[in-house]
Amino acid sequence: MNPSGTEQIFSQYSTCLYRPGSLMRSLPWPIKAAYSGDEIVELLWSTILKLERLLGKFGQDSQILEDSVLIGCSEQQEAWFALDLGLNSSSSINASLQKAEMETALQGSFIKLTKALFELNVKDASLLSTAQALLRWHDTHQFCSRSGQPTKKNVSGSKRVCPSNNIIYYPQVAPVVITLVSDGTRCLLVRQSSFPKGMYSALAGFCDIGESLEETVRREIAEEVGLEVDRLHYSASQHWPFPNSTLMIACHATVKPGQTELQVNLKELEAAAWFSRDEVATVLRRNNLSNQQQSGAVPFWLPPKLAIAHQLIKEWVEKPTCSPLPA
Ligand SMILES: NC(=O)C1=CN([C@@H]2O[C@H](COP(=O)(O)OP(=O)(O)OC[C@H]3O[C@@H](n4cnc5c(N)ncnc54)[C@H](OP(=O)(O)O)[C@@H]3O)[C@@H](O)[C@H]2O)C=CC1
Ligand SMILES: [Mg+2]
Repeated sequence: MNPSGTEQIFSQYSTCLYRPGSLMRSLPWPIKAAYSGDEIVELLWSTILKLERLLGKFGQDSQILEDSVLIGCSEQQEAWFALDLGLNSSSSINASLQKAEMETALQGSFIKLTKALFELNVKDASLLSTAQALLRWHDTHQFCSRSGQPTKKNVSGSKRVCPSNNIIYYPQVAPVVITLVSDGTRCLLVRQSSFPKGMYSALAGFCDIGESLEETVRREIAEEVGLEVDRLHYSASQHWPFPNSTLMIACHATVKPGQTELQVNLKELEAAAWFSRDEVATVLRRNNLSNQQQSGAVPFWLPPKLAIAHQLIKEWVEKPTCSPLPA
């Protein structure tokens, strides 16, 4: 704990968020965040000068600041940048930045990006999500796929250009639909083997080339649980940085009450089941309690508040009578 009684935490991906200029504060991250007693987490920003000093202390050339990407700006129009310090990559030129020593220097500790993301407020989580997706895209698009030559990042990081043929590469986003299926009184929750233990969520799937969102919803639901969609309507969307940059498009869908028998595709899902509104409402309420997983009292749990799946499920519990449009 630091003198103000606040424990500082960082994500394991060791990105720094900062903004240039005399008034800037910078944020070592994925993240340096403050974790207070009442479980509110906020990002801490420090200046680029502090960041340069820190890099110097760890034997790094401040030249790596040029790898920074623009992720947004404040209401006062101060630019915010993110930088990957390369703490996790053994092949990285920055690998000599030692995590433990960095934690000591920053008076904090690194935590997983997924954990940090769910503990931040919506605005900060969005910055973090943008930083992760953009930095990862740059890391994996270092070469031109036509000429094989190294590509060059522009100053803001909004694109990369091949100097030999001027081909421009822009960051990519894959569209994914996430759908909460209901039969009118119950909703369908599923789990993949990769989910954290005990967690159930809505059904998700990548859009195939040539498909509309409506077609993806119908195909994914048919493929994964063998149901035919009767009606669907759009709810909301969210950028999601894992495993790569995706745009999650959230929908509600209904199936006809008489056609609810599940044929679970066990290659894609570990389990799928119908749950009553009361059951889901109870789990949603307990989801917000601390240590609910350890209590053993909850049969399953739902994605955290910030996940769009959570919003979809909450919406269904709170607005049971919404009337979807024909698909
Ligand atoms: N924010 C949230 O609340 C939630 C987010 N999600 C996210 O939704 C995404 C999609 O869900 P998921 O059920 O896995 O999707 P799918 O049901 O489409 O299954 C994943 C499979 O789709 C294939 N695929 C097609 N296009 C792509 C692509 N662009 N990138 C990667 N794989 C592709 C791959 O198959 P193959 O291996 O055969 O090539 C992959 O294994 C996941 O990334 C997950 O992180 C999921 C649930 C909740
Ligand atoms: Mg899926």
